[in-house]
Amino acid sequence: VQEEASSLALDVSDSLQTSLITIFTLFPSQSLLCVHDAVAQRDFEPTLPPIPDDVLDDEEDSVKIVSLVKTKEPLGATIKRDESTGAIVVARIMKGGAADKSGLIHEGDELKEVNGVSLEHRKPKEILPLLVSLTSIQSHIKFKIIPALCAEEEPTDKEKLFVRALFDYDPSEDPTIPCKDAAVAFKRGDVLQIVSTEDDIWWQACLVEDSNSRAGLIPSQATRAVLLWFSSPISSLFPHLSSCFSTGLRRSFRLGRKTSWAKEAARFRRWSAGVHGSICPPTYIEVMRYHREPKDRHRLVVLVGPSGVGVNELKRRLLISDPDRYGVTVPYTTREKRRQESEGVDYHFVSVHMFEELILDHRFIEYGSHGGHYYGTSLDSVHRVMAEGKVCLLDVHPSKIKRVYTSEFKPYVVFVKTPCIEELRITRRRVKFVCDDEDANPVRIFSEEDFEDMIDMAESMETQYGHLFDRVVVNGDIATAFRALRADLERIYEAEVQWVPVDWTCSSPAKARRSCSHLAGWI
Ligand SMILES: Nc1ncnc2c1ncn2[C@@H]1O[C@H](COP(=O)(O)OP(=O)(O)OP(=O)(O)O)[C@@H](O)[C@H]1O
Repeated sequence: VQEEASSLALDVSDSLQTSLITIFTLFPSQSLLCVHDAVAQRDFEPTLPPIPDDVLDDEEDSVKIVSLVKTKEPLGATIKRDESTGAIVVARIMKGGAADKSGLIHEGDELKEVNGVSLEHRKPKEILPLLVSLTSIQSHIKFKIIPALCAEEEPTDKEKLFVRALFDYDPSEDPTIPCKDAAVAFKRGDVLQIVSTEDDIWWQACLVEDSNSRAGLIPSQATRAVLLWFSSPISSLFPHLSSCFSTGLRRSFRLGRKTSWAKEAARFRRWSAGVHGSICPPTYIEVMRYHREPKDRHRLVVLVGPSGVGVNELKRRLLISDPDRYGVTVPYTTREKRRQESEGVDYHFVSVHMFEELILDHRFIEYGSHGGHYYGTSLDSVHRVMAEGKVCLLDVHPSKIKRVYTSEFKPYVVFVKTPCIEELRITRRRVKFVCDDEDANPVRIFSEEDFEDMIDMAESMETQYGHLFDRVVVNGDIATAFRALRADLERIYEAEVQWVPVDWTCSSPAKARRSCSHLAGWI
């Protein structure tokens, strides 16, 4: 059986071999195999031309080259001439058309060139035949485009999140920043637009007043708060926490995934108002543009500084320089009127009983007693100056700023700072001042101790209340300090748009009071 089977197998194989040879040597089969090989070797991926070298030579870096392989399908876009610029722009993209499916061409895109032919100074009706003629001889259409600003991505001012920095930040001195080159340096008072708070540790922001500023990393509110804590003396008691924190910084760093603007703003507001509530340290304050209407009152100008630094001197010079523009409050006192004094000009002279009534009514911004008499500055007296259409100059202790930190007064706070001790010695060498100490000579000159006290007081005021200061004027040479202050106040007086805490722009006073409440802890 075995022998028969093997001879049968040989016979079958011989006859198969013969049949196959016959089949494959036939002409149609050979052609079929040749076609198969040709098709198998062919690359059906479209070959796009290389991007020309000169493409970015004369254009801003937002130029885009879009190359589409030509098919029978129409492009599915209409074009128009932008009347203001004369540019040819994409007017409409038809749903499902080639342009739409490519996802590379959008409404509002400016068309600069098609297949190397400039579209400048051409009319739309010239461009359509040009497109047809160009694409009839080439297998692809290559557009040079300036992409339109995406309307969806350009939020309104109300949706954007702006903050004022309450501290200086220099990335070159920050050992925790993951990439110094990707960071944004800023100074206290700078306004930043926050573009991402996605990362809890490093936010992304750009400086608003610097048109060249690109978004970069800044410490988040939480990071700044923690760094403040670690730089405080108490942190040295917990060294292990410090190292945990810096490791955490690096681990969780990631460059921003974009979320919507509204989400960013909401996230920030949760930070400011809720999660960190009243213990929020001075890091950033949310601000908004305030457009002053001609009918609006002028902002209250609050001057603060250590006693003796020259707040009254600067106030006096401002009043003399423009008495129609500036006004000062008339204080209340319980002391007797002197012969040369007038009621309502030098003081409001009131009885002790009346003064105490005013205290109980919370009518004073600041009050105290001296030489057995009460003295105080009331909110009403500020109203009176503002109602005259003047800029009210108020000097109070910085701890009292919170009394006027409302949308009603919109205070502009100027800190009058001491210069270095050498400059104090030079500028105040011959200055005589009235001393409150009744045992001493009432008029005396500054001592070394006065200078040191003044500098210490200035430092502690800046540490404690610096986040409330809109401007710092160093009072070394009085003429220079006065010029700087006057120029700054003129700028504020004339500016139509100013940055103010967002709570001050709330329309309803009740809402403003509610939304300002979280500030109470850090004013
Ligand atoms: N830059 C300056 N150079 C020289 N003298 C100055 C300068 N600034 C102020 N003075 C003088 O120093 C004295 C104290 O100034 P001023 O009364 O304005 O201080 P102050 O800050 O208002 O203090 P206080 O609140 O205690 O009155 C005044 O005689 C003033 O003329």
